[in-house]
Amino acid sequence: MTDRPGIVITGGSGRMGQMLIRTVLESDKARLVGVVERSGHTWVGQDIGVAMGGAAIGVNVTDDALEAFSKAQAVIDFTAPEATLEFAALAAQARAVHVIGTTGMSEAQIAQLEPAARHAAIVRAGNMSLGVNLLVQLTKKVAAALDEDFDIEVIEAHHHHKVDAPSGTALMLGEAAAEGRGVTLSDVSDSGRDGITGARKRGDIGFSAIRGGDIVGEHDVLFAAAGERIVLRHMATDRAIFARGALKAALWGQDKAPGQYDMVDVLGL
Ligand SMILES: NC(=O)C1=CN([C@@H]2O[C@H](COP(=O)(O)OP(=O)(O)OC[C@H]3O[C@@H](n4cnc5c(N)ncnc54)[C@H](O)[C@@H]3O)[C@@H](O)[C@H]2O)C=CC1
Ligand SMILES: O=C(O)C1=N[C@H](C(=O)O)C[C@H](O)C1
Repeated sequence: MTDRPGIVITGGSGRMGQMLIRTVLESDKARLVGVVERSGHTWVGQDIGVAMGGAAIGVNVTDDALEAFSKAQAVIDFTAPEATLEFAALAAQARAVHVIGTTGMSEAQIAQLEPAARHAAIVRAGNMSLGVNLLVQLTKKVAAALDEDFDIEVIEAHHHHKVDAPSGTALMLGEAAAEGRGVTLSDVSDSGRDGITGARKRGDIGFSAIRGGDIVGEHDVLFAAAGERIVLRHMATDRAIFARGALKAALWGQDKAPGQYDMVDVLGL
């Protein structure tokens, strides 16, 4: 029993937070030892089982992240960029593996994770599902095989609550396409087209975002040339795929040296 790693979930009331809590509670490989929410949230102080509409399970939601992390071997964090930076420092202090699913982090914010990664393992990915991480590998291969006669477009669709665009997954796919082509994404990225944009520039990698209803997450990588098109597609219909990947990352990270890792490392792709 006690050799199962203890896991803390941050953002416990969120869409992913609740899915992660269920996933850890159902697992025979990990124990839920804490749930963190932001100060002032109505769930703070409540038993997480009760807050989620069920029976008490003996874990109270707290806003004291360091106290919660000090009892854990891993922290699974799907919250918001500023919160994730704070949690990275605290997880490092507690020497707990920090699994980061949070998207929308700027390059500067990502760079700020480095000091924490000197003290503990960080696994970060814009998408923790097996399917998307396979799609990333396929995108890299297809982009490497085709020349710039094929225009590359990444099209993503998500629920109407999502606050960042392009999605973290779209950026992973764009990076993979750029790597396959041997270019730097920031040099060729074209997102947020509106108005008289001019004709598409050869070699650009375009991004389009759709937001609506309860779409969990859909991603197409389109390779469009004269007379033919290739579309690589992933459709998520259940957030459990992200939670399962995150728990796998937390367990995988237990014997890893401090440093930054991603799901390609975890899944061995
Ligand atoms: N990498 C992946 O596989 C996936 C990543 N995501 C990302 O995860 C993040 C969360 O997504 P959702 O669950 O849909 O959002 P959400 O808005 O439902 O949940 C976010 C939660 O974080 C909490 N939070 C914010 N600041 C906090 C703080 N300082 N301390 C403690 N809790 C705090 C909020 O109160 C909320 O409960 C987003 O960045 C999203 O893009 C979502 C799904 C999959
Ligand atoms: O916010 C979401 O919901 C999702 N976010 C991730 C992203 O930004 O790609 C992963 C998934 O698509 C769901």
